Amino acid sequence: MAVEIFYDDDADLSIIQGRKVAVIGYGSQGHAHSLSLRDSGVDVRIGLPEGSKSRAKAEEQGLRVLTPAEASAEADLIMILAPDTKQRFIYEQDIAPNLKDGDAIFFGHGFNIRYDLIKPPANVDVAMVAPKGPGHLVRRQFVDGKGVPALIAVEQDASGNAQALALSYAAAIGGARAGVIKTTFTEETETDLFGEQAVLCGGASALVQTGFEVLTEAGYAPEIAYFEVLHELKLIVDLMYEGGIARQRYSISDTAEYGDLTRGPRVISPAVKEEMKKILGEIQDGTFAREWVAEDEAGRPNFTKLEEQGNQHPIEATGKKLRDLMSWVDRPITETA
Ligand SMILES: NC(=O)C1=CN([C@@H]2O[C@H](COP(=O)(O)OP(=O)(O)OC[C@H]3O[C@@H](n4cnc5c(N)ncnc54)[C@H](OP(=O)(O)O)[C@@H]3O)[C@@H](O)[C@H]2O)C=CC1
Ligand SMILES: CC[C@](O)(C(C)=O)C(=O)O
Ligand SMILES: [Mg+2]
Ligand SMILES: [Mg+2]
Repeated sequence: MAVEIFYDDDADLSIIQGRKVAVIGYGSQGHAHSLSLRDSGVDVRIGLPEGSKSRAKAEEQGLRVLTPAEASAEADLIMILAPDTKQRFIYEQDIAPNLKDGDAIFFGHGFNIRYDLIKPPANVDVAMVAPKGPGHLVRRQFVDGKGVPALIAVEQDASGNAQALALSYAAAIGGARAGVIKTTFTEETETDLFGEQAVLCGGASALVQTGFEVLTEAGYAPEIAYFEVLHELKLIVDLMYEGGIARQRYSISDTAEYGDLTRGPRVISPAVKEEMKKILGEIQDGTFAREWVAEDEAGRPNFTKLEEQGNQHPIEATGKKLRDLMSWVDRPITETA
């Protein structure tokens, strides 16, 4: 089925400019949405618990910070940008008691609606604006006059105007400069989880670490291995981003292209594709969501152990040393762009 893609000309910015928006959370996505909404002329306040370490960052940017309950009570559109595993508690304690007829609840990812962790009442709009990129780059691209593509979805259209509202919000954070695609909560959640697990984060990180291990275990210098499998990956992916895999293949040598064509399918073998299908199945049938919610409830023992193991991987020390010598590479992530 053909998708619908919207651009700035299709969006009416005045719709979101006429709303009182509360952004709950001020992390990667929260800071990007809040600052760009404000820069687009939207009345925005931030909801964070007393004692949250994000409070100072938001206040430094001149944003008004209230508790999540106060922000929800004041606003008529509440965008929930707290961690997925915490959202149901924030919803129950702070948002639900403050919902009024005609309010809108927005999400940056469909996890809690798709897996029935949050069940909003019938008298509010329920919609999603999900940028297809990390929050710090969502903000950086907005500041640079560009935008990160975004998905919008409407789960519940109490007002009859929820799609136009979501599109207006997406335009205010720069999404409609690049393209806004209409989807469903289910499609966004399942594709987003699959992408981050199998390709963008899980797949890419494991590919890089394994390539580094194979080279260094064979006696090659870690610095050469780092440049080969991590640093240069960005340059290769930049070509894909600009012109697809065909552009990348045009720019590399024919020796590289022959290796790409004949060896790539041996690395990403049919067994890897089968494993990807299994991962997708666990997302679709809710296995992954149940596992992640239980892991969080248990205090994240496995998450913490694996994160630490990743931080200790030898590629990290090698990379730090080399990036420190390239001033333009380790661009600090700031709270503004
Ligand atoms: N990271 C990304 O780029 C993307 C994220 N998303 C989605 O956006 C949402 C937010 O993710 P992300 O930006 O990564 O989150 P982060 O972990 O970066 O930030 C979470 C924010 O929520 C705050 N927070 C924690 N607990 C509460 C609470 N009880 N009440 C209010 N605020 C709270 C945190 O404050 P404190 O400093 O106190 O911990 C922090 O400011 C998720 O749904 C995610 O799936 C979607 C697309 C991309
Ligand atoms: C790729 C990871 C992501 O889905 C994102 C930045 O889009 C996330 O959840 O952070
Ligand atoms: Mg994503
Ligand atoms: Mg995600």
